Amino acid sequence: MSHSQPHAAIVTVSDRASRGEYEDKGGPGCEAYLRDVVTSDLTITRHMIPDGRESVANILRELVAAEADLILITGGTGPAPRDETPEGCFDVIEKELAGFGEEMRRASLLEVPTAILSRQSAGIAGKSLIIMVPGKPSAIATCLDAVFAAVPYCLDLIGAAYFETNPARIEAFRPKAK
Ligand SMILES: Nc1ncnc2c1ncn2[C@@H]1O[C@H](COP(=O)(O)OP(=O)(O)OP(=O)(O)O)[C@@H](O)[C@H]1O
Ligand SMILES: Nc1nc2c(c(=O)[nH]1)N[C@H]1C(S)=C(S)[C@@H](COP(=O)(O)O)O[C@H]1N2
Repeated sequence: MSHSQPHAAIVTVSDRASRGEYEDKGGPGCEAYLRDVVTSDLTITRHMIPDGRESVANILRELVAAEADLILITGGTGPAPRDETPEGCFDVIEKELAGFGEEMRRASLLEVPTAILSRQSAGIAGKSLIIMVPGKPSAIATCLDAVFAAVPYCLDLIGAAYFETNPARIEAFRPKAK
């Protein structure tokens, strides 16, 4: 993927949605969020996988190799036996950005006390920024609004594509002018 063409990949992790037992609302929710907030000409690819450490690590390796700039992965962050999204992510992540998880949980705790059950975090692999969000579709905007101002500069720092945002939604903060 060329750096002139920003690429975001969205991964839904759900046993039941991947079996077609319910309609995936997480993938479309993440896509709608990015269309609303990011004003750059963004290519978005969507992916659906069952829960599991291996399934998560495998798709992330593919997306990192394809130089997806931003990877949003939704679902499987909780404490249940099949929730292994963080384990799969950390098989691929080279540098954790723990502050993302802290801020996303803090924002979610204002809505639901069970937000503390999410082990969501974020990190860098190659030239990709990976952000985990809980599977509940309503968590997407809550979590991403809490961290997105820092996303474009993070992408600058890792050599990914230049992301611009709609300042009426999220004002990207870049400490140094590019
Ligand atoms: N991708 C999704 N699309 C729509 N709703 C979802 C999605 N992921 C989760 N949910 C909703 O949030 C609830 C809690 O999510 P959770 O990840 O705990 O699901 P789960 O019980 O582990 O099952 P599964 O992994 O098969 O989706 C689900 O029961 C479902 O109502
Ligand atoms: N904003 C928000 N965060 C949330 C929730 C929610 O409904 N809204 N659900 C919580 C619950 S009940 C769980 S178990 C964890 C993990 O969800 P996941 O396994 O679907 O990722 O996210 C938590 N974070």
